[in-house]
Amino acid sequence: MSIQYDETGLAGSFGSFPKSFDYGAEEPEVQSPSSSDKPRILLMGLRRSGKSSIQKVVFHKMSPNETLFLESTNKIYKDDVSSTSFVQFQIWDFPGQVDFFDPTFDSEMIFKGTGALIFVIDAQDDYVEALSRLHLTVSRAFRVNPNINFEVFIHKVDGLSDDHKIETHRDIHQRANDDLADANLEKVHLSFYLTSIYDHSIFEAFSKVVQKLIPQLPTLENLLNIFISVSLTVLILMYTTSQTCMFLPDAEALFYFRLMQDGSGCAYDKESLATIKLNNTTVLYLKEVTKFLALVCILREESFERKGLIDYNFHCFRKAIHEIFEVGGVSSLLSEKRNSSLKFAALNGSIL
Ligand SMILES: Nc1nc2c(ncn2[C@@H]2O[C@H](COP(=O)(O)OP(=O)(O)OP(=O)(O)O)[C@@H](O)[C@H]2O)c(=O)[nH]1
Repeated sequence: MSIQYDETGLAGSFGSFPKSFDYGAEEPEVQSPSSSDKPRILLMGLRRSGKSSIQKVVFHKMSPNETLFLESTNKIYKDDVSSTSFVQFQIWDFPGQVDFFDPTFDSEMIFKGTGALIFVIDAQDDYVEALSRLHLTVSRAFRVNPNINFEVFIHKVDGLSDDHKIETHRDIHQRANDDLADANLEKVHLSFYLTSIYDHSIFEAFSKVVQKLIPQLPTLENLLNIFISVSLTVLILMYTTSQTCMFLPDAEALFYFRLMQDGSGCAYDKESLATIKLNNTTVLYLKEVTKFLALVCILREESFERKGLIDYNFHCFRKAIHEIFEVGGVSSLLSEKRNSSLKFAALNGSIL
């Protein structure tokens, strides 16, 4: 079989090509859960810490420079990201100064249905007040719902030297945990991330927050591992149209694609497929999985000579993804019963 390459380069390489295989009826679209089932992520922190900027840059493709003109948020802004993300969730952006003692602030209602609480701290500012606010917020929320994931974004680190970043991270980590220990709340776990809207760190941090809320994640990782082992791929990753979520067996290897937009909207659709020769030994292969998700593999050139098998395995993989997200996902696709319908093929021809 001859190998055909699209040599247009990585950045602008995304386009529509005819499918090389016809596997019969299309799989149905992944169904959306009702809004009450969607995990909720809260964005909290002092005024001007950068909450709205994060939400606009990550989910609405706002350029970082435009955030300079964002107005202060005065009430809770609820953003349903279902239409731009494979993973369905809501983000609630809070105004800077939430008054927990205000009778109109309904902690029960707000924290009960929350999956993750992101607390944003401006690392370029004096963060003493932010730390006491973090403590108040976390202790309140934990009392209502101990299952919330508490995520602390040490934000705007683009203005800090590398040494200063490390020292700020250490200091905030230490003080926040000391405050919890003093209040007998050692069991509360805080995760810390160094973030900035001016580089990929904010996408990476948000991606990690969202991944923790996906019950199907272990199953997805298993599927990717099977795909890697049978297709002899060097690296594999998935990305979403909103760039917010990736499933990476090899977490060291992060890189990002941005979907090309044209006048008529998004260039990405069911037919999307790209094959790019990266160097003399590796080929990048990208294919649509769902409306919001693509599979990207880096293959050794010799593996790509058996492209039919890779396409077949991709078909199995896509079918499985559709199944777990339709069924609600928590039941494992890799249980014995379901495994019988999932038959990947190894490159030596054996069926797994
Ligand atoms: N240098 C730098 N500035 C940032 C970053 N993120 C946000 N900002 C700036 O911080 C300022 C405040 O950002 P907002 O997103 O409005 O902050 P907020 O927390 O939503 O503010 P309130 O609505 O008042 O609570 C803006 O001028 C942003 O441009 C960042 O990562 N680095």
